[in-house]
Amino acid sequence: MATIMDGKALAAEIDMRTANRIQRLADQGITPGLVVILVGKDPASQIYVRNKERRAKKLGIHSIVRNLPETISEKELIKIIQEYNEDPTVHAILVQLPLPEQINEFHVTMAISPTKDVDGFNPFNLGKLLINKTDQTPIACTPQGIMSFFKKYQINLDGKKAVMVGRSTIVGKPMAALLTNANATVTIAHSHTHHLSELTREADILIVAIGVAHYIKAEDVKPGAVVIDVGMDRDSNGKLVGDVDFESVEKKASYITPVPKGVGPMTITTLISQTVTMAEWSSEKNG
Ligand SMILES: Nc1nc2c(c(=O)[nH]1)N[C@@H](CN(C=O)c1ccc(C(=O)N[C@@H](CCC(=O)O)C(=O)O)cc1)CN2
Ligand SMILES: [Mg+2]
Repeated sequence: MATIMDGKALAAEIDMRTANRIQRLADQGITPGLVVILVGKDPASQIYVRNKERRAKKLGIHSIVRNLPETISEKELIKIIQEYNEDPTVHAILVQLPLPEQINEFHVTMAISPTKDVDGFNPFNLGKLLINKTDQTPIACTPQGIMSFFKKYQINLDGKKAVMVGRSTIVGKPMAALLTNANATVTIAHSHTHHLSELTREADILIVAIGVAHYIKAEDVKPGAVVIDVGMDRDSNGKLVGDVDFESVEKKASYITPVPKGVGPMTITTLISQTVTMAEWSSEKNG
């Protein structure tokens, strides 16, 4: 049976360290500031944003949630982002995804100042990650949270075969870059990949973010593999499940993340800790 990598417990551990760092900043008169912008009323996004706000406030971060109407134009949204870019009390800006159709996600990520881009989705920060120049570079929170699992459970990536199923900007692409920078041999697979299970069966490290409930079964997994499930799907009973068939894969893998309480809580913890890191960078620059 695999060791279950407990995202809730690891998140709590990291939050404690983050609280100490916030205290140290408070001693210098600095409060980290985070703005989360939510456009529209997508129910799942509302829950994630509420959870981010709750965790940020609990730890003593100055947290602003900006709720904007579904019908807002791209131009208006970008103007609001630019105001926060100029606001010295704000260290981190996040625009919750997905966005309504009239708004181009690329234009929005370009509008966030790279120094305040806590999601790491701005092409400047993504580019730095790609060339492994990550000094003072915010990195996408879900992939970075996954790297924290590898560190906590002492999973060595050097020379390992890693397969990333999914090529999104939020998860797949930055995750592949992080794995490459850690000297893993990385394959990115996606919806056009032929014979996917031939690839996944070779993987020492298998990360799955395709958004199909229970897509990866035991027969798709190498014995002893480390399996990370980024999926957040609903099964036929409406229950939250992952992209991995946990029950069967747990018997074959060496490590596995559950859904819920796996990758999800780590995304928010990483967001909070990266907000604090960005406030630290800003204080180094100004002091
Ligand atoms: N701007 C961004 N938008 C989105 C991101 C992101 O990183 N930046 N990621 C996802 C959503 N997301 C954070 O925004 C997120 C999703 C899920 C969780 C989480 O804790 N999930 C829980 C289960 C929650 C439930 O019951 O529904 C878990 O896995 O235990 C946190 C963050 C898309 N948008
Ligand atoms: Mg999870």
